[in-house]
Amino acid sequence: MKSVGPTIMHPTIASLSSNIADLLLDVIFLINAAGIVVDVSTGCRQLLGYEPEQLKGRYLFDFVAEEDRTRTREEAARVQAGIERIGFENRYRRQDGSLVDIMWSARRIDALDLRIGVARDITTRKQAERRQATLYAISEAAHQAPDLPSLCGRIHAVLDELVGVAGMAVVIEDALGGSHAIYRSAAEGLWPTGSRAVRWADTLLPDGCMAIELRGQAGIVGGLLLRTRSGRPYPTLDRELLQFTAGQIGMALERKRLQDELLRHACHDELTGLPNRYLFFDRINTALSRAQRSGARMGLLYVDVDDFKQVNDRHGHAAGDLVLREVAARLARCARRTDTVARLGGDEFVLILEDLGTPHDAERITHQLLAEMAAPLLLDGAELHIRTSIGSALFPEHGTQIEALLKHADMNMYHRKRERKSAHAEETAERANTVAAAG
Ligand SMILES: Nc1nc2c(ncn2[C@@H]2O[C@H](COP(=O)(O)OP(=O)(O)OP(=O)(O)O)[C@@H](O)[C@H]2O)c(=O)[nH]1
Repeated sequence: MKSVGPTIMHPTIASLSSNIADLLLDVIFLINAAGIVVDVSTGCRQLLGYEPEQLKGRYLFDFVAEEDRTRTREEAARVQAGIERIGFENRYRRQDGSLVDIMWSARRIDALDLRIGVARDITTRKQAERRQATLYAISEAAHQAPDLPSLCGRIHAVLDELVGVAGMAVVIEDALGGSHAIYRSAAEGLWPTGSRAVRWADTLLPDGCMAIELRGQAGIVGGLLLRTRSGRPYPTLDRELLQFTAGQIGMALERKRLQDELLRHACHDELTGLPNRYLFFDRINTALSRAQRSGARMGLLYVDVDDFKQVNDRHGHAAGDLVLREVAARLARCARRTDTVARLGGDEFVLILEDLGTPHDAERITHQLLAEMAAPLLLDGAELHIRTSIGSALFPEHGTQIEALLKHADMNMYHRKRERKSAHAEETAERANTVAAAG
């Protein structure tokens, strides 16, 4: 057979491999058994920000993100042992300090005792996945956190996982234009105690810190102040990610703040700020269960202002309110941090005293309270003397259930009040007799 024309020599892919390697969006690495880069295609400029010459002769592990190093070493050992792998994902630190997400296909070339790895930049996809996961984690946290500070703690953990947050402060603005930190963790230099300056600008912060304004539906909620783990500023992608999540954080904080306020109103007495009847029963339930479990002694004091009606009648309701607030403050001052002081209603207060050492402790505290109450109160420049009657009950001596303890303390208070009043009446009558006799 005759030939139709000159024979054309088609190139093979192998013969063009160096051209192809440099055109690929993926980057090809040749790594020896010790983990040193033997060669790399020019796409490494785009991927890691380094020239091939800067990478050759270096340990590739040195560029792996700290948190991913252990599993990357394990993966490399598997490939070195001859197990081919497609789809291993890890992160590398670029020359500018930012992180790049990479997906690898890798195998060992036995004849050369080298590993060949093809690296694909999957940062965009991973970033979208992270956004999604972060939004989910924040909404989970908002759902589960019992109050505002614990929500902030959970948000700190989520952001730390996302971009590395060593220190964090959350500052909330109030209606009067002031602001205060509701959360601070390793936050030295981020937010000075008592600061009122509300300017969410990085320029006010030390190096390697970031300020983000938090917005809710009603406008600015406050600010988030972060300190990086690396000590360097956050790279652009991380800053974008944080700005993106700030919207959801602002909304979550706004909602939780509202919930906290509603709960506080529902559980506290508006006049004195003390726990109300509802919260008192909740607390005594818990305290009683604790005492039953541990066998500790618990005391209950029932406090009632004597002739309080007369204060209202003689000095007006506002003066009566002032007296109730003062009684509440004095009771709270005498109580330990672990005790509960509550207002049951009107001029009736109760104290739950946990972990009493001896049965006499309740009486000792009663005398302290009576002494505190005996100090005159200034009302429109004049001294007003208020008297209180206090009854007590002990767990387990006077009852093991709430109703029995309350009843005992109430009866005890009532007897003491009656005794005091009749002693006072006798005293007054005696004085009147003495005056009459002298006349
Ligand atoms: N100012 C003020 N008065 C209140 C408040 N709640 C209840 N009171 C009044 O508190 C008074 C309670 O009086 P009582 O406890 O019945 O009687 P008392 O005068 O203290 O007499 P004794 O308890 O027997 O010593 C009533 O006059 C109520 O109207 C309040 O929030 N503010």
